[in-house]
Amino acid sequence: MLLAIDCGNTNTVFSIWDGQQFLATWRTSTEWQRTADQYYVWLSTLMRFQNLDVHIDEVIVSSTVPRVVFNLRVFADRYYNCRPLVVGKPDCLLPKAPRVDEGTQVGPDRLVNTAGAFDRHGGDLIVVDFGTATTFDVVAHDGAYVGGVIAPGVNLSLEALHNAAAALPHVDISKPQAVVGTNTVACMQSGVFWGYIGLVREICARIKAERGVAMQVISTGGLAPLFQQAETLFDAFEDDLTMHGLTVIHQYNKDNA
Ligand SMILES: Nc1ncnc2c1ncn2[C@@H]1O[C@H](COP(=O)(O)OP(=O)(O)O)[C@@H](O)[C@H]1O
Ligand SMILES: CC(C)(COP(=O)(O)O)[C@@H](O)C(=O)NCCC(=O)O
Ligand SMILES: [K+]
Repeated sequence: MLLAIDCGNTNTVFSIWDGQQFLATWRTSTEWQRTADQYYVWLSTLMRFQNLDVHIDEVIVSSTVPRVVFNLRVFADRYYNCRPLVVGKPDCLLPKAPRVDEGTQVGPDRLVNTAGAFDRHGGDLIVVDFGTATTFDVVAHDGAYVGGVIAPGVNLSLEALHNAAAALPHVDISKPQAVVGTNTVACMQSGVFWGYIGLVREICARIKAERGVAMQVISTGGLAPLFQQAETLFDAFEDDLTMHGLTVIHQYNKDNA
């Protein structure tokens, strides 16, 4: 059975894939200091709690934080007796090579989103991922990642306001009742929420104009539904897009080994 690990700058998600479906998904915060043994204690406890008695013999990892990969390799080797496939490393094949400037290290999460979204929808696509950063991944007709856009994440923007201005509190994002806020929190939420609606709409429109083709826009990441409910920005929202992409890349490597 396959253990798929998607490590972002904020959270790391573990999913178990039986070849047909995900049996379970768990999330933990990303900490590069966490050791192989700590991962195992955490994961095996959760598996036992869910009465999941499965034999993991394959591991695939996508990590936007290079430092965590070492301990995840040790984790896979020590507890599942396997060498993990690490997206972005030379021995991990991609269904389609990215077409970007030479020497560019595309974020593995973006390569994985590209593979997952193309498998489900075909091209051309824009994948919007609301993570620590908000990324726009442009997927061409043939499934290649051909570039994109990186914008500050929603929570990062709110944190930046709080960190830089003495009178601005820590605020969680939500859809404000009105655009004109009548208190500090409402003003901040409005700036980030409506600012983001504008950012997403403008960037998608400009990408479509620049590419000159019809494109579907797919969103993923925890905060995507919040934006989906306000305005029609996306053709689809897919919670499990990155995990799906990991299973696609894993299968591709098996088929082409
Ligand atoms: N359902 C949610 N509701 C509110 N905030 C969320 C939700 N899911 C994630 N977040 C927040 O969104 C930000 C990005 O999270 P995540 O998508 O896990 O990022 P990454 O993949 O970069 O680690 C974090 O600040 C996280 O706390
Ligand atoms: C842009 C990112 C920081 C997004 O990471 P995330 O929000 O998922 O943690 C990550 O994809 C990354 O480190 N990219 C490298 C540069 C690039 O993709 O061009
Ligand atoms: K992202």
